[in-house]
Amino acid sequence: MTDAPPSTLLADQTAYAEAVQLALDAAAAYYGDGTSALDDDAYDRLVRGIQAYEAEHPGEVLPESPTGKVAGGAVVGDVPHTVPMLSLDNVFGADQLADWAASLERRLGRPVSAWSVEPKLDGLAIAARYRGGRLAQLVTRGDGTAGEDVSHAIGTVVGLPSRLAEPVTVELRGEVMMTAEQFEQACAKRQAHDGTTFANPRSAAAGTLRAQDRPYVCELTFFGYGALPHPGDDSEAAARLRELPHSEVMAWVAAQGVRTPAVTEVGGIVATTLEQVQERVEQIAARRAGLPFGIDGIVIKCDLAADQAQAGFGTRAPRWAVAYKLPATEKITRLVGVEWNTGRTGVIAPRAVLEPVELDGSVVTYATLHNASDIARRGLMLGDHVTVYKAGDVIPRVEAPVVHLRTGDERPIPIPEVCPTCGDAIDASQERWRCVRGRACRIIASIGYAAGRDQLDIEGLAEKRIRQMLDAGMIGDFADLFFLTREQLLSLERMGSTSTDNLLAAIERAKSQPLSRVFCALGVRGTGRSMSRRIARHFGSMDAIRAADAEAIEVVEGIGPKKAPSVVAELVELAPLIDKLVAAGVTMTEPGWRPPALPVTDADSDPGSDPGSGSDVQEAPGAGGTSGSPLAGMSVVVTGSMSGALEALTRNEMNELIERAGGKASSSVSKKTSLLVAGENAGSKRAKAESLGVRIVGPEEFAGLVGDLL
Ligand SMILES: NC(=O)c1ccc[n+]([C@@H]2O[C@H](COP(=O)([O-])OP(=O)(O)OC[C@H]3O[C@@H](n4cnc5c(N)ncnc54)[C@H](O)[C@@H]3O)[C@@H](O)[C@H]2O)c1
Ligand SMILES: [Zn+2]
Repeated sequence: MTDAPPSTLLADQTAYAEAVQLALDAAAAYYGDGTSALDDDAYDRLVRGIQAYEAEHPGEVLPESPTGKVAGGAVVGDVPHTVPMLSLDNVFGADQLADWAASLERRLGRPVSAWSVEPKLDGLAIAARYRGGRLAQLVTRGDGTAGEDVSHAIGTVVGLPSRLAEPVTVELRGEVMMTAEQFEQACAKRQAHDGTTFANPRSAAAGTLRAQDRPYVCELTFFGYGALPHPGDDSEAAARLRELPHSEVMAWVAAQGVRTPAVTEVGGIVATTLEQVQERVEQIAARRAGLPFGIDGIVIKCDLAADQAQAGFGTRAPRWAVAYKLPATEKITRLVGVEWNTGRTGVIAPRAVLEPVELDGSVVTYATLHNASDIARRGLMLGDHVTVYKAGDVIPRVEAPVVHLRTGDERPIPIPEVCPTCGDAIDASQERWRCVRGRACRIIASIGYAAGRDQLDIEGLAEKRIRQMLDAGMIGDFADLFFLTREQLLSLERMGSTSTDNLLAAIERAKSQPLSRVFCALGVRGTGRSMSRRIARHFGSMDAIRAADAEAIEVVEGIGPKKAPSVVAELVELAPLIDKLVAAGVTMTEPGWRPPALPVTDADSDPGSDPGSGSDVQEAPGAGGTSGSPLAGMSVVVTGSMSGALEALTRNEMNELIERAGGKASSSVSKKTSLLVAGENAGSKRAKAESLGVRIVGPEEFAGLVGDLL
């Protein structure tokens, strides 16, 4: 995890004043009805810019500036808080967490022996006041000193029972939010009501909590994270709550029938060392994408009441707790187009084309939209600002339009009337649309894929041609291409003798493509270009691949026990096709391959894997020497546009080159990266490589390195 993220640069006093106003407006909308024009990342960048400006120009600080306040710009209510409801300070990585803990321990004069580690729920803070065990009042955080009464929401919040197990008087604090399911329901209700939806679960929760005159009711969920007796309460129960460690307070809250994160897979734990804290942080971060609700970090607190009491509070946040922020998983960007594609089973699905936006470490240009009814359900329009979600390996998806940002220029999304792949009819009887040809539809696409530049590279085989051949019954799969006769081709409409001869020559050339490309052409699920190269290099021949069982295939890096059985099963299904390719004389071996003589140790491979299995990259040791493998043992990443001798190479061809040179091609920069080839317009990968001290070369220098192999 990284250092504090970037901030908006404010050049002068005017820019500063404008930024303050923009932040105030955004926060008022954010804490109010949830209709901020900024996503959290943009807002945070703005506030950091304001902070930086103020640090340099202390004389110009505006009194209304949001910095140093609990929720600058939020609606302040008229219900005073018994104890201020503060915000949390942030850390952005293990080092900053260690610094924070060290300074806290210095303040306490002793080590902290117990840390509580909880998810940071991404909703709105709320105080739920119980009197004699009955839920009496709900109050928002407001500016931390006073909040708004939102008791009208009582009865709509799951997890906040109207009665506790014990007849106690206590204020429970926690987060009100919408689960994914509640968000779906809320969107459906609003859609039915006015044809629009909420932008995301958080803003839906904010708007819902304060809404009083909506004709429809949406459900919310509460997750508790604290319990306070009234300051004046000197009962035994109150005294006990003040003395219990935080973790035990939370157990008590749960025992009262109130929902806490304990019922989720990211429930609070107590850690005794910072290593354990960090371990839990990573666990929670890894589980984030699969959670049915949003989190934006992890909260780390002193567990012991004595530590908390001694550390006390600053004006904006407690000193005994900190938020370990996770990268934003949602951004606002624009929907510029929608593409429709037919999948291998004939399912027709739309895909959103977005104005590129950086999200959770990568630039997102496309996002899934699931199906046509999803578009209708969300009321999406072309040109809309949309919220886009992505976390971890999850495929980015469009969540919803941001309706309050509409300008009136948005247009309806064109919905296809025929299959976008084959032009035949669409079966729209179910939510998931299908081409009436079903799997057969994809034959065109899969033959096109097999003939593609990175696979068999058969030039001159346009989709229209494939369709003609299929319709004429000349081919049923791509292996049949190798048996086409000149007469057959000439019989096709608009097929002259020159193009026929060119096509036949291209097909003939395809027979000598290496195994890696032939295997890739098969289109086995989960085996794209680089995986196909790894498989080909591991086994060396199609016979060896076909003879392998799941156990033998799973050792290929990146396949693993989950994917292996389906690869084996698909290869069995493909047997007739492969036999035909063999009969046609297509190459079934990987040039230069030699059987693994010695198990090669590779820093990137799983140390636990069977040493006899030779799962590693074959580096052709011995003969051939280093001149044949100038990149032996190196993990290489390519970014930016290539130039000079490399200009014409696709990214796939660059990766092939790297691997021919004995290296391992990778798509992301990490500590394990040995070399970054950075061309023009290299962006974040270059920056990351610089910060990690990874060696960086330009395209020319790289071409020199691999010289003979080009
Ligand atoms: N998009 C916008 O326009 C906009 C405007 C204002 C603020 N914001 C966002 O809000 C953030 C600042 O907001 P903030 O001060 O409200 O809160 P915060 O997100 O910085 O953290 C404090 C809050 O975390 C919550 N929390 C969740 N789990 C908790 C737990 N286990 N223990 C204790 N507290 C827990 C509490 O509600 C607490 O008030 C900014 O980082 C920004 O991203 C966005
Ligand atoms: Zn079709």
